[in-house]
Amino acid sequence: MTPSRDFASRALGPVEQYRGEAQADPQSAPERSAGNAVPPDRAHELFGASMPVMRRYADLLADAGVQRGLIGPREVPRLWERHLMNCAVVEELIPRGAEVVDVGSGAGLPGVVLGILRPDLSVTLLEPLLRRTVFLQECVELLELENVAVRRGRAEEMKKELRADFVTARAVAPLTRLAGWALPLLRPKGSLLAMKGEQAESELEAARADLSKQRPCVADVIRVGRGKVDPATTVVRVTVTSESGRSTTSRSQRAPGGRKKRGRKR
Ligand SMILES: C[S@@+](CC[C@H](N)C(=O)[O-])C[C@H]1O[C@@H](n2cnc3c(N)ncnc32)[C@H](O)[C@@H]1O
Repeated sequence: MTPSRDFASRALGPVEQYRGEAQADPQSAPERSAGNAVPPDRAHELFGASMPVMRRYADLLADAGVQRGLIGPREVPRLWERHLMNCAVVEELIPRGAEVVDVGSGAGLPGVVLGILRPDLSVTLLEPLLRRTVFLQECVELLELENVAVRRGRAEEMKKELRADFVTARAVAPLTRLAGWALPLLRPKGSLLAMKGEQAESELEAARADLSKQRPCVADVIRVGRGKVDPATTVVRVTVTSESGRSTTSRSQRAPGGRKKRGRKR
């Protein structure tokens, strides 16, 4: 048996144990708490009707996710606040029915969380590493997420294959490199939503000039989830502004109706 097959068969156990549970009525599923971490009250408010499925995802992360080395064991006690809830509030920035590509999804953060919370979204989890895509595919099937698909590959190789209204990413790459991968995947007016830490503003300022060279865009830093998560989640949003490939003409150069003013003849 090859090492990868051996790994795959060993890895199936912890996830398989949830299969019966996932196929049962979500309302009647046992009230598990991932790694004995009790979901905070605010998790119930945030996740509402999707709480039973979110609990099962938390269990998958805490069990198979840890056993397969997809998340560290020390993350388990803070799975809810630091990971699931922190990712969930990004949904505030995504309108109904949008198509989302989660670049570097890893164990499914934030893509699986968004897919569970927002069945109206169509989410593609993009991840290059096989053992991660295996876990993600198992999550999609066990949690019966009909609006979520898994794609194995590197973002920079998907320019011709994927198009999205939003690209999400958490802990994947520095902003300039991430934008180089994500902006080509976006439709006009689409946005990259990069979850970042405390240094988001300075990272954006350092990257700003490079971003507009890649594709005409505007960028800002937004804090989402105030009152739902503490601290609020920081997102760098980079929105594509023009398809021309050149910098946008400033308003003062435009005549009413959108035509360019002709230069005055002298
Ligand atoms: C630190 S992990 C973060 C995973 C997840 N987003 C999270 O927050 O837990 C970074 C992930 O990005 C993936 N990755 C690295 N380079 C990539 C690329 N070029 N395109 C897509 N994903 C990539 C890695 O395989 C890894 O799963």
